[in-house]
Amino acid sequence: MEILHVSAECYPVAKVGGLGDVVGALPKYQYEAGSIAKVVMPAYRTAFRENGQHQFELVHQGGLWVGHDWYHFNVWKESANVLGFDLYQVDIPGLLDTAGVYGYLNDTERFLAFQVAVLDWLNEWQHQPDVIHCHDHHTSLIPFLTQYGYKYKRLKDIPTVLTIHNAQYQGQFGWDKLYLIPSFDLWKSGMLDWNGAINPLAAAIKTCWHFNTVSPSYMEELFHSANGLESLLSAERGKARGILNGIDDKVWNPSKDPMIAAKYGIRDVVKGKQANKAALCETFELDPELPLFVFIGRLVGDKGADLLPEIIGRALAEHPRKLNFLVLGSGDAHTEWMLQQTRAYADEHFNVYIGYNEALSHQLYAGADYLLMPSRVEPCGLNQMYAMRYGTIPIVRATGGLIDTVTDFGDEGGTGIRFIHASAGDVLHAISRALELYGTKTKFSKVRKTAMQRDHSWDQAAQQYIDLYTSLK
Ligand SMILES: Nc1ncnc2c1ncn2[C@@H]1O[C@H](COP(=O)(O)OP(=O)(O)O[C@H]2O[C@H](CO)[C@@H](O)[C@H](O)[C@H]2O)[C@@H](O)[C@H]1O
Repeated sequence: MEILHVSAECYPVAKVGGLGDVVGALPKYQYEAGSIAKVVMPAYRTAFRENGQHQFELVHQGGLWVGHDWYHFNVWKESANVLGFDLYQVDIPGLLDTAGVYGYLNDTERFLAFQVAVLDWLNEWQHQPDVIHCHDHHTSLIPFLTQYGYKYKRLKDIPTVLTIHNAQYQGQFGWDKLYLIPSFDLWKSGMLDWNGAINPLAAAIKTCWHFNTVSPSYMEELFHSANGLESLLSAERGKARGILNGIDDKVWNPSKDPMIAAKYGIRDVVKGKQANKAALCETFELDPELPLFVFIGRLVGDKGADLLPEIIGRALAEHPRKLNFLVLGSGDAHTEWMLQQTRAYADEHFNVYIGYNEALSHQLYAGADYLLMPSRVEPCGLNQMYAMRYGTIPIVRATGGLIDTVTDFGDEGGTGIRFIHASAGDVLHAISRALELYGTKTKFSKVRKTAMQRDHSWDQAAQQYIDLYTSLK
């Protein structure tokens, strides 16, 4: 079976969040399971492309219109298969040759052009893939265009699958930009529309052959709360399912991780984590004798990051000299500023690193005792699974994929701490429970070891995707 994944991110080529992790791992496991998995993504100017360590061969050249502007494009293939699957990159000078992934004023044009280039290239393949697997709204016009685009009739019979990594982001733009989309059967314009705008995510939900979310609980949640798409999702539920993400245990493995200060496994977890905590606390001027609580992620409302300054301030007041906090993330400017202000008065017990730092995230998973996830929305969440693998106990709000992956230590076999509301009060209560647990060494050690033993590998999910593709044939 040949699968073409189309995505805006793919680790380690370009990663902003969990989408990159998934698209960097799933194809690798599909390849290992005997399928031909390919990824096509934009050729941003990230280190992977620019550091001179990878060879690329030109496989296709073309040109496309974005409105009234003509762009030349190239499709490059990474020659050595270093990622464990075939990687293709679409280079469109003037649009996709950016240092970053998102956040440009012309993101609508950039990702539209990317999708058109992918389809033009695919249109010329002599054979066809068995499935086109689109990820999130940046690639969501593909199912519509293969169905109704005049130019892409040849691709009409290829099954399209959409994975919704986060339905909060839908990529809407106004009908005044209709002229950017390649010609299609105008009777089908309604397929693009949601609430008076062109909504790529909604268009894909309507026109793809099948879609899935990244956890079963999030799928259920979306029928009631999907940033405006609830009724559409309910109407289309017949072609929906939830498939829980896995984690790439080749990248996320504390006994082999080159990015952490001391490697360890379940047998020497106490010693290993102590060494990692000591290194981290030295760098961030924290007390290594105290339990360390960390947060890693985008500093946005969906992740509950705006609650952190209050949580940290109140926890340090309620439990003086009893705990440390360390935050790694970037995002909302006000939250960044508030965290820096909090640092000013709690400098011995709290530190913050504003920015994106892949190696540091590994060091936090390895050196922390607890990981905080007060998410308002969490379609799957990978952090809690990485944390468990590294023996860090997750403290999570019971929502979306966090429900499917973390059970409370109060229940038999529990691996974490769960709370109900995304409020500072609930998190503070969870922190008090965490401190109590930390004080009972045998119980703490049991929960930690149970968490480390949880199997979150991709094998099962990779098979579920293959079953899904097969059912579409
Ligand atoms: N400042 C920083 N420095 C270094 N690393 C950082 C970082 N900020 C975040 N990361 C890393 O980015 C990833 C974030 O994963 P999440 O699952 O939280 O993803 P996100 O919400 O982006 O993705 C969406 O897609 C994923 C995948 O399907 C879903 O799990 C999730 O619920 C959904 O919202 C983790 O690998 C984390 O370590």
